[in-house]
Amino acid sequence: MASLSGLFSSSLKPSKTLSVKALSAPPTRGGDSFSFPHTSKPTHLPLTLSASRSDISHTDAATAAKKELIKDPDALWKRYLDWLYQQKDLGLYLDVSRVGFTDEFVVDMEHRFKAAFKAMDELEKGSIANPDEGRMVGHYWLRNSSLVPKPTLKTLIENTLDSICSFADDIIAGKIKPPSSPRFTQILSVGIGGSALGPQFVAEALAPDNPPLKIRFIDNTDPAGIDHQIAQLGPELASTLVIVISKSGGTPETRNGLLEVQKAFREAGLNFAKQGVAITQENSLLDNTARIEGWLARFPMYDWVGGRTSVMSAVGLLPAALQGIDIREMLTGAAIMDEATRTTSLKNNPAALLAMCWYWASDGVGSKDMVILPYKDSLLLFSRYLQQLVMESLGKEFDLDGNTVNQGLTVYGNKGSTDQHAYIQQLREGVHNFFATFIEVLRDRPPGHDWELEPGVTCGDYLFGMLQGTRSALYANGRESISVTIEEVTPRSVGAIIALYERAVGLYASLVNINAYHQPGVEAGKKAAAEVLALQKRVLSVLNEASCKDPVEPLTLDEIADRCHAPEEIEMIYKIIAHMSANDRVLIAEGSCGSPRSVKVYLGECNVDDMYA
Ligand SMILES: O=P(O)(O)OC[C@H]1O[C@H](O)[C@H](O)[C@@H](O)[C@@H]1O
Repeated sequence: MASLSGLFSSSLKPSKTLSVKALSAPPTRGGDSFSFPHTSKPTHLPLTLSASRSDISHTDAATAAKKELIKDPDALWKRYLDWLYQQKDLGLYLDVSRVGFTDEFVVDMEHRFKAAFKAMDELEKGSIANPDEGRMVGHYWLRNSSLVPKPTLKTLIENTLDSICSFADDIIAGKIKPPSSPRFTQILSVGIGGSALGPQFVAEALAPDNPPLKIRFIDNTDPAGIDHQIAQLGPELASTLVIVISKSGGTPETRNGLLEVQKAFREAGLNFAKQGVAITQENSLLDNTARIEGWLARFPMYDWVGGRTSVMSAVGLLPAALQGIDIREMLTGAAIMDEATRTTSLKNNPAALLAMCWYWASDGVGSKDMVILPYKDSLLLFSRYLQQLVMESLGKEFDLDGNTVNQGLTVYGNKGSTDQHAYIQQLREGVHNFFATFIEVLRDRPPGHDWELEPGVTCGDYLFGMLQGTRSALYANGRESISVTIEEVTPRSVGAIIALYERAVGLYASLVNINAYHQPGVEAGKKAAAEVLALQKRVLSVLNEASCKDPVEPLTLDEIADRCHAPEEIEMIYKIIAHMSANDRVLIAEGSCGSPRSVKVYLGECNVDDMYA
């Protein structure tokens, strides 16, 4: 590895910034020579340019420029060297040479980044960076508590970390054990969104082959999914540590998961409280439940840590520690990356480079999607993790000044080379609506395990070849890509890439002037779901009244809607009835599902007290 580090050392880079125009062909923004076909939105020109990329069609000149670029490997190599970023302590490299930003664009962005760096600095000092919710944003403090603006919070962070480590050690050593087993063997994590995605990604990336405790997740209110997880545990439910994670402590899916698991414990004759752990904000519904029921342990969440940046709080650290993952190394990796991304030199700041590339590639309006391609099975869930981090942070209707902007960046991906046998065909040749990010891991296997499956070539060489081949093939067809390289998948490097993307999202949000730390749009779906359930109760109450008559009075959909005083909800009422009918509920529906007008409904049993009302 030493030789590679040497190869990538900054001393080998040319000191002068290459003029991209001087290179044979990279596309330029705002000029007629722009090279890539584009389908961006016609509105919102965020930069002061003479023309947007969307103004420029897929011309012959563009094609020529693209070809020229491919023909000049020397210029491309110079661009590679000129822009290659490395963080030696982390063994992390960032290559943005295959994104076609121009010198003019960089100059413009440097100007814009001044404000973004300032906003980030203020955020780290404790400003109310989430104005809508009046909250500080402090996930960076979790890995460097000396940054915390209030001494009490510093103590809280440090004490929580110590208590996570000692609790995990005691569980693994069997000092804390379940009532009817010699030790805990399984973790069942119940949580959703930011209370699941980080722990899932970390487990997939870093858990050893034989962890001290194996982990499973309930991250939905799908009864069949929950049954499956519980069934898979089987008799090991008796040695399962159930960690219920919810920052707010009131998320319905998580509450439902908890109630289902508690039912399974009751049915197995087990005492849930002796095996339950809560991670939530103090005095939340979940916290109060856990305290009153006397659960095994409770760990805090803080209002200044958002769900999607909570993986380095107890949310991610406790499950990781219980799986034998070195959480202090994860924190160290994140802290080193945090430091590296505080520099206000754009070219030496990997998070800023990412944000700049996103802005370039998507016109600062999300006109292209971010495809994440890790060439490493253990990083499979990175794209799913990033979906929440990026899309919940950046997908906003209004900017900070109240203008309608409908911002966002769509993220998806899976892993290479698997995807080469699935959707890379479209990326290479199809609709050009994305830019790619390759995540490369240099170390194929632990030392001493490799072998050559044909002369001079290992299995890992194939993976390497597939990545490089795809990167080249995409570029050759005018499709931009970023490459993030890490030496190995370790707690340190995983902490670092999480921190890298957290900061890139924060900086990008400043560039496009939006609040990255709230999620007002999520509430609309939750509210609508609650309204559906409320309507269901009204439907049941109306049906109950009609079914208690003698003779029973079957009702048409129109009659139900009318009696619910909700004629505009007739379609939803039909769906409610179809769903309940399919699940053998008390309700009896006559007629054909395919023709709603023919349906007549009554309840199989009348409840004189009308418990649905
Ligand atoms: O951790 P919880 O409070 O249960 O929240 C879980 C999730 O709920 C919502 O959907 C939010 O939009 C997410 O940001 C959050 O991660």
